[in-house]
Amino acid sequence: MTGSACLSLRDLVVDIPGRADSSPQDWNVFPGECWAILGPNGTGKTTLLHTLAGLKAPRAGEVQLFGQSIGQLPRRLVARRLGLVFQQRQDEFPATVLELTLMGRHPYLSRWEVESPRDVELARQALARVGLAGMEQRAVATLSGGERQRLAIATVLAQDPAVWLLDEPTNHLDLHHQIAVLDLIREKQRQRRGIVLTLHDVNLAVRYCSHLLLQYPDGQACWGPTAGMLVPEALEKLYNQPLTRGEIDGYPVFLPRLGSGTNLV
Ligand SMILES: Nc1ncnc2c1ncn2[C@@H]1O[C@H](COP(=O)(O)OP(=O)(O)OP(=O)(O)O)[C@@H](O)[C@H]1O
Repeated sequence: MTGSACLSLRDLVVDIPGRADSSPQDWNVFPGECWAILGPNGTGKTTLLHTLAGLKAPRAGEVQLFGQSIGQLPRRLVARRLGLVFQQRQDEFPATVLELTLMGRHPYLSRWEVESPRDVELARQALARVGLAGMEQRAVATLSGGERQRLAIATVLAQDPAVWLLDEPTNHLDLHHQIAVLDLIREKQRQRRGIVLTLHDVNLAVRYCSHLLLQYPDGQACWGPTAGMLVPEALEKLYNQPLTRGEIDGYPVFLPRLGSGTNLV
């Protein structure tokens, strides 16, 4: 890989309350790459994303945004370069869909500046891109779960950062909208954005992501280009689930092996 990394982990140890230190992570996201963090519930995928965003301090090591420690960068600069789609949203305050999308433009405004017609145009374009055109004046609180998820993505589209961090971006979405959102993420890859996301669907990760990080419950992790990470035994160990491997459209496909047990522990 040539050029500079947009996001780097330098011997990063994520701080998960009550857990022993996990193994340090040291990897780079280059422009045009999409990394999927895969792992079972509770292994720390969201916590890792929050740490990458500079919202949670690591136990050790550091996160760098374009070669600079994220903790030392002004938050406004971070807000221009880093876009977040997270699960827990602070969007319960009364706002319209357009007003919330316009928040994606706020890192570019000075303290007392109001949004320009160009900002409004960008917000409207972003809403149209995720299929929310015509809903600009709706109160956010009236949206369905899937509409709210697409609104969060529209806000980052309007922001147009170099690095995107997305926690389960397909959550709440029907199959058509899952693919539409992942196609949009692929489009952003082609535009040389760097992307890190969490996904529970390994088969979608295989199709859409250039790199995979397998986060194991014991704190160990391994990572690399997707093709090299698709070792069935490694995925079975990751999910504690026997798998069957097939191939569709030239892509490997992993499905749970039937009759392999379904207890909840
Ligand atoms: N504030 C907190 N206090 C105590 N434990 C916490 C706190 N925040 C997270 N945890 C725990 O840290 C662990 C990692 O949580 P995290 O949300 O990062 O997991 P995850 O891999 O994203 O899970 P999921 O796939 O279920 O979304 C979980 O066991 C969670 O209960």
